[in-house]
Amino acid sequence: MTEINAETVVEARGLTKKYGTQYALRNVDISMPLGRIVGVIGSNGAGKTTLLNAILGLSSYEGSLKVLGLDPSTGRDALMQDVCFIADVATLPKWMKVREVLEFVKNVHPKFNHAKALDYLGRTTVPLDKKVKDLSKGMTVQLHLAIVMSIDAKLLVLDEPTLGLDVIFRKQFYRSLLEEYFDDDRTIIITTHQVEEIEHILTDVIFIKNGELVLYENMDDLTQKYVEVMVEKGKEAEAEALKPITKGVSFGKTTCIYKNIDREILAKLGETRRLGLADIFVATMTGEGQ
Ligand SMILES: Nc1ncnc2c1ncn2[C@@H]1O[C@H](COP(=O)(O)OP(=O)(O)OP(=O)(O)O)[C@@H](O)[C@H]1O
Repeated sequence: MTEINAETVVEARGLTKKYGTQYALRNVDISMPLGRIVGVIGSNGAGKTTLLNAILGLSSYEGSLKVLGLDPSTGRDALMQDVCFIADVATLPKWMKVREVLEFVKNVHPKFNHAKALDYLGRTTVPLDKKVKDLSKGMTVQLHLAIVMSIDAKLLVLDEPTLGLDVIFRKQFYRSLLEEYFDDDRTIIITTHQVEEIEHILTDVIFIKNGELVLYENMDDLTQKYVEVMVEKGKEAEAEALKPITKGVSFGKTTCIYKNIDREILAKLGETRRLGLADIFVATMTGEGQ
């Protein structure tokens, strides 16, 4: 078997996927190390799932791509020993009992720790003898979590993992993922439209727009770069001169978003605040001077 590269999880160069004449991914370059939690953020149809599918060897592509040192299009079987992929909780087989689901995963996944999953479920209210279809949504998430967290994977790929679940269960899912699963030897890639719920656990973020990677940054660096200012009356011209990337009006005051401008300078224009990831995403997608 090919030696797995311990440092780089995903290495993409010129990764491109076309459907007919339309680009779903265009010339994407990525170098993703171990020990990161990376959010892939983009509007509908931006190319997030296409990127994940290429990483998982589920779709063909042009360009070069290595995942844990392997080519996912030819080395998928070897790769799947170290990669865990769960699309969403709805994919659990509804007709099986919880106990049977665990047996099933044990048989198909070599890195699944059955005892660990049983231990985890023992701390929840999920009954082992109930069928998946008879579980509440919260129990379904707990079963899902028990499976995910009992697979010793180097790369965990989650595509909208909490779709359709209420806010309490979504938060519980991400908290457990961070506190009980994540460590320096794993990387987790997550796509979701509920950006504000994952931003506190992310170490890095990727923005995709029309198949192109428009941003790949460390979260701390990113959130320091963007500042919103509620411009005091009479200082609009000064604010304009500093070239905001977007402008709006809030409570009768002009609000401007800036990138890479000294916060002390901005503080002279009015009250400043750091932006959340959702706001940075919108500013990046709609503003000038990304
Ligand atoms: N099998 C396919 N055949 C043709 N076009 C496709 C196919 N799969 C995806 N596309 C197109 O590729 C582009 C990227 O789709 P993709 O599913 O990767 O987007 P996404 O960012 O995951 O979107 P969403 O947030 O809506 O799930 C879209 O324009 C989509 O219509």
